[in-house]
Amino acid sequence: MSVFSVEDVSYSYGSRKALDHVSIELGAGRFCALLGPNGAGKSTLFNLLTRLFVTSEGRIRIAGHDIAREPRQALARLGVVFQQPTLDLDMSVERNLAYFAGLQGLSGKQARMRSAAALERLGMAERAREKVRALNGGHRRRMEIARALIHEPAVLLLDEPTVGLDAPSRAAITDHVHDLADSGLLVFWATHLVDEIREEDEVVVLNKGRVLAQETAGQLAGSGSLTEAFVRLTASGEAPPPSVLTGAEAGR
Ligand SMILES: Nc1ncnc2c1ncn2[C@@H]1O[C@H](COP(=O)(O)OP(=O)(O)OP(=O)(O)O)[C@@H](O)[C@H]1O
Repeated sequence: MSVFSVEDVSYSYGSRKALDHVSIELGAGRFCALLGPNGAGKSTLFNLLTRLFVTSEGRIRIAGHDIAREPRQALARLGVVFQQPTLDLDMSVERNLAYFAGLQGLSGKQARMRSAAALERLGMAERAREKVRALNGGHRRRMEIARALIHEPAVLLLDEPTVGLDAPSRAAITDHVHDLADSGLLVFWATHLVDEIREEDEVVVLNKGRVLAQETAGQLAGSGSLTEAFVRLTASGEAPPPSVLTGAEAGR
């Protein structure tokens, strides 16, 4: 059963079409990478999924709730990690999480239990009392993912969550998030780094506002590599997009 569906969604900035009849359907317990070069429309799609933007063209459903008709119910099933960190650096990890839990309407006891469970899932339990300022970039990111799980969403959206992190931190985060998908969550992960994607992961390739493919990474790669398949799909007679790199190639 689909927990996430985008049906025939379009969005324009004035005369510039950023999304053009986009349709994506995903079920629970999957890790799906939204793969696209710069300017593909990934952030625009995320802004529509989180209702920062609205469109009258097409329909978005989260856990069966239409985001235009039942926004509160739809957003209640969504956990989001934005590209820009939004943590209070001078509060402890647990106080940051408790604050967010309060915003979600959870009682103190519930908030403590959920925070502890979420930090445990991200391997961050022993850092609960540390100030965020003292954490490295990878741990801060893991904490933001823990925070996004507190209200027990069905869908976790992450917008290029490993940008700027070193290789071990990126690997730890991608491992943790794959574990979350294995435990039943639908993970929708925007990236332009193909080495974050595993063979069995679902991949949606977005380019110039259009979905070019939705299949597993293994199917997409065929007998070659995922990078080659991605470049072939998105190049369409132009130079390969410069942003299609693995983390190593990107110097991370
Ligand atoms: N506020 C805006 N006004 C006009 N055009 C915009 C605006 N924001 C984005 N665009 C255009 O819409 C298209 C999609 O942009 P978007 O930021 O969604 O892509 P993206 O895949 O997230 O790119 P990146 O990986 O660089 O963040 C691009 O052509 C971009 O130039």
